[in-house]
Amino acid sequence: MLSIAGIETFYGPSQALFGVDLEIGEGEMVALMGRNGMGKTTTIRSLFGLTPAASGTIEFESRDLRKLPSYRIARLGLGLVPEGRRCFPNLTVRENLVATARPGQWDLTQVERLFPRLAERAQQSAQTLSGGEQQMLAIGRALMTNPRLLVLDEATEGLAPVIRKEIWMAIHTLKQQGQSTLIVDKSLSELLPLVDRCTILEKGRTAWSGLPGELDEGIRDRYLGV
Ligand SMILES: Nc1ncnc2c1ncn2[C@@H]1O[C@H](COP(=O)(O)OP(=O)(O)OP(=O)(O)O)[C@@H](O)[C@H]1O
Repeated sequence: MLSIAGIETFYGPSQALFGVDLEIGEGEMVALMGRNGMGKTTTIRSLFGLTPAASGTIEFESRDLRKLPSYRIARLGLGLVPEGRRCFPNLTVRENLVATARPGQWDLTQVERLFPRLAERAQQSAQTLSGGEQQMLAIGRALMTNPRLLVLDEATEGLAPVIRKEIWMAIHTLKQQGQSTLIVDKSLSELLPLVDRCTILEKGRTAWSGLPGELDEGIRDRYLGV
């Protein structure tokens, strides 16, 4: 479904990616891992054309994404839940959900079933939600676009344990439904049982790719520092 090969990306004169490779098959959940600053968010920004890659290839369902503007990439069916969970603060929860909706399997009923808190708070403005609820709203909004590929960047970072649990349960549901997903998250104990494959970045390069069961202590020590 998605094939990223050898991308190099710069912020002005400063090079952040030096050759990232990443593959996601239809219906797969793939983890993108690595310590802080290794290039996970930059890889996602390049995928979405937010910080375009200077070289390499990004193919999504046999289309070359590299030269496309972000809105075209989103229209091809990529849904992003960025770090920092941006919602429209002055719109209600329900208005946020329908603002970017596109027809498909995910509609208000399905999203509110996945996150019952969003149904309970449907008429509240988004800025009155807790951080965790805003994260649920950000995921719900991305699902409402009915993405072929969903990308979650640190969706559980900095949240209370009970909220994290709810979000991981929702991600389990997505997995069961065959939603193709790329996940960046630091919580290995939650992530590894869920994902089909892992790719680890080190200093802007793909350092290792494999099955979660192959991620032994040596690899963890070397690349993840845990
Ligand atoms: N806007 C920017 N301008 C310049 N350099 C940047 C910018 N954003 C990130 N970088 C640099 O690019 C490299 C990769 O950062 P990136 O945010 O992609 O890492 P990450 O793996 O997502 O880390 P984290 O887990 O901390 O979010 C780092 O060296 C970082 O300092």
